[in-house]
Amino acid sequence: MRFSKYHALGNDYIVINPKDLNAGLSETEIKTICDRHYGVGSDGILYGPEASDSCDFALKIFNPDASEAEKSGNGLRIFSRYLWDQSLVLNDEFTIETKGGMVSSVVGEQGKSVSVDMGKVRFTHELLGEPEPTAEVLKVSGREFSCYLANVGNPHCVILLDEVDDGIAKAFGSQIENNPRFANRTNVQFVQVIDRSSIQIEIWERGAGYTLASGSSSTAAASVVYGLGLCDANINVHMPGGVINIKIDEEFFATMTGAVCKICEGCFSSEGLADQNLAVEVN
Ligand SMILES: N[C@@H](CCC[C@H](N)C(=O)O)C(=O)O
Repeated sequence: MRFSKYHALGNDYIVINPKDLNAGLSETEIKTICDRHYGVGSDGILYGPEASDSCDFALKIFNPDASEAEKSGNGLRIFSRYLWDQSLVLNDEFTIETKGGMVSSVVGEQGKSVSVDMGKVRFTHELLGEPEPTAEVLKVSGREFSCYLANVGNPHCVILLDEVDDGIAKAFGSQIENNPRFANRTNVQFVQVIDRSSIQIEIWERGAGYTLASGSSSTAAASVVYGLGLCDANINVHMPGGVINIKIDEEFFATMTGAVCKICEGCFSSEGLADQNLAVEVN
């Protein structure tokens, strides 16, 4: 089975084209491929292109725990670059159907930069309601966080703090992701406002854990600080892996632009794709 690996600011994805497979990917295969010791290692799998009735292409997005994500900003930018590398698109705008809605995408700078119109950001986890960010309190391990929910197609919990670092995301990310408040779990962002056009974020991704960057997280965090009047409509989101630019209009439609890099192409062996979780019996 062939694969291509890319990263977008250190958020790495493996692209698998359904035409290179006889059947879909099993849960075990997804977990093994994404595992950094037993597989190639990645923050997720982009399974496409598939046919779409409404868009030019359709894409499925899998997290390393084999759950399916509705949307991924960096995943969509990487998939767009893959389509461009395969000469399936040129430099004009094209559309991609995801479980979390349709996006449109443009590849620029000889593939090195990709912009995606992420659609409308809503300020709940459901797709209806809340025209602006609304604070709610979340209690986790004796600590109270004031958080803002956002939906970019996938769910986000945005927490504003005076300072952020990887420690806070690693300490509280998993507990917030799995908090019973969130029926479908959540992605989590810890956000520090730097000035009116820049924020710093640390990310804990649903189904993936701590990541160096995330496009939908950048979109959610930027939309919340814009909605609260803390930043203007053009925001550079700084993450440990690099910077993504988010532009937001008055109705909270967001456009994301940033770098994409191809790492390698390869072929999985059937031995490597088999269940690696072997129980060894010692008598
Ligand atoms: N890395 C992504 C987000 C991937 C999906 C996420 N883990 C989820 O389950 O919603 C991005 O760049 O947006």
